[in-house]
Amino acid sequence: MPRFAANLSMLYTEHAFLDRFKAAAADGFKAVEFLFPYEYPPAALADCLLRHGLSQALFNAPPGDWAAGERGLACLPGRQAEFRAGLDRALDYAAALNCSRIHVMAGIQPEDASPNALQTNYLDNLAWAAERARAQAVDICIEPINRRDMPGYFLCGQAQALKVIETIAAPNLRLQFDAYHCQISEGDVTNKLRQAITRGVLGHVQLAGVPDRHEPDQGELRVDGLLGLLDELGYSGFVGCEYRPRAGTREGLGWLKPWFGAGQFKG
Ligand SMILES: O=C(O)C(=O)[C@H](O)CO
Ligand SMILES: [Mg+2]
Repeated sequence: MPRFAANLSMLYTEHAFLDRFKAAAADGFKAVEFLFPYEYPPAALADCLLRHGLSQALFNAPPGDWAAGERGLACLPGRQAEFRAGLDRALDYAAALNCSRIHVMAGIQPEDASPNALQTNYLDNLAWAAERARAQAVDICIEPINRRDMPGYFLCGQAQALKVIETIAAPNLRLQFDAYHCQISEGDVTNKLRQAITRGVLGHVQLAGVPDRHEPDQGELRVDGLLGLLDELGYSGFVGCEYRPRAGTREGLGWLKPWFGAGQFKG
């Protein structure tokens, strides 16, 4: 049975952020994930996890100036010091939250930058990050993101991500497989997911319905088939529920009922 994580950046937005932990636990979740923890002290978030019996599945390293449109620093020229300081900050939060996965976003490729220079920056930064994180038993996850949602995003394909992971060859540099992005960018989701598992590089999975990014019980993806594949191939990681509920979060959780343990589903 997959371990599901409620993405508190998209789910339970009916509540203030720090109240979302209680709401997720009340519906039966045992884990959460979110984008960025940095506006809260680590101890405050650790307290939310502890009080509600939740694990932290994953969060993101600082992405640069998100409000200004930046979506990660790893490929960007001239931002290495900021990238490294951000990763060290993320590792401090990972220690406080007992979290062993950090998503490092690649960045929006600048129009005037050479592709080779961006690739070199990306590989150098990820290799450094994986080495840094390894001492703390933390995985660095990289996620191909579709360019309809995120125009110009540097990492946009599954094969591109697998090549990066193979090139750096760090045991804790792993793939964050977001089925929503994979379906939009390239399709063939089941085979791409199977490929990631059989290559031993799958670090995290996220789900949403396609094309609307609502609950995964509608649209182009057969979520029961994907979850069944994870079980069949023995994936023991987390599955992040990273979607925008059509109506209320709890009202939309019915798709999870067959996948929660006995007595776990409260939605
Ligand atoms: O966009 C996504 O799917 C993600 O998981 C990133 O972490 C945030 O953009
Ligand atoms: Mg995602």
